[in-house]
Amino acid sequence: MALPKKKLQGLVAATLTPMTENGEINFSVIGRYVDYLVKDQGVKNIFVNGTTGEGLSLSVSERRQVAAEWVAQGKNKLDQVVIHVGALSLKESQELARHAAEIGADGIAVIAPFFFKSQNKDALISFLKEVAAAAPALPFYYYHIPALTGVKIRAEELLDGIQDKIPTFQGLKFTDTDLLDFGQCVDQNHQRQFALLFGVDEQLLSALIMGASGAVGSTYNYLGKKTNQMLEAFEKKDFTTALNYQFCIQRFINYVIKLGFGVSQTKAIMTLVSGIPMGPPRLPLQKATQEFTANAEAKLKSLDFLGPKKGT
Ligand SMILES: CC(=O)N[C@H](C=O)[C@@H](O)[C@H](O)[C@H](O)CO
Ligand SMILES: CC(=O)C(=O)O
Repeated sequence: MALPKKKLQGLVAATLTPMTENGEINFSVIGRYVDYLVKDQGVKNIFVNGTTGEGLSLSVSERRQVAAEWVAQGKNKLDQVVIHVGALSLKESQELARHAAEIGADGIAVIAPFFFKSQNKDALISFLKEVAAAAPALPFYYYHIPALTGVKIRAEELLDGIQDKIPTFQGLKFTDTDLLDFGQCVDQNHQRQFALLFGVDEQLLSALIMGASGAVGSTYNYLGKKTNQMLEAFEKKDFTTALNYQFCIQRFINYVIKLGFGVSQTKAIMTLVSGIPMGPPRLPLQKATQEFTANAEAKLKSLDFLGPKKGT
């Protein structure tokens, strides 16, 4: 059985994987990155090797090294480090799950395999169960991201009875705009035993109203502080203030989405805001253009999102 660790809640930053200009992983800045998240953004949980971390573009050996470095650097600083261990190969996914347990991670998450796709809930659960079983002491999260995996099995359907099959199941990371599906996950979770983490940053307030227990996202790397202010206003039931924060965050995200927004652009923005070099993404992604970065910077300034810059 998974240890009944403190439930994962609040903001979880989906970390970027810093790279050097020639495409190798830049382990040397991860310590600084941890400090930046904790001190400048007030974010104490991370989700490593997911979409934002280009986990599926890294080799298994790189994924192990990246995970180990985040756990080591986050020791006594971060609350929880969740490692995404999803892969197309069950064997690789199990190897990564075992490794996450060995290094002392706080949880593992898995996406649905997206080349050969599970045709129904039972098939998908069979796969997830085998991965979870490789790390029987670690909380297990299902990472629902249908737009990228193409696996459209509804989360509320998957959740129904899942703990009978996967005893370590602890929750979901829900990256979809279907608030009916998300709401029905919350509705099923009466005893609040699962962490239901929302993954569409620009719509987080709506998910909080529905009962989200926290959020995992790429923008919490650099908008963590702003988003935490929204969470505080929500906690105090000051919905007008919370909505103002959400609109402000939306203005930025809406602007960059129109320019073309993804992991490459997130790397450029994070480099700009934190002063920590994130480097280029790995192919097939391509580096953000200078024009994008200049426009994003102007927008951040006009929204007053650029705090005092750290020395590089
Ligand atoms: C598809 C994707 O990467 N989604 C991220 C997390 O799941 C989000 O954090 C988005 O990057 C964010 O909501 C901006 O659209
Ligand atoms: C956003 C997110 O959770 C991920 O990068 O996987």
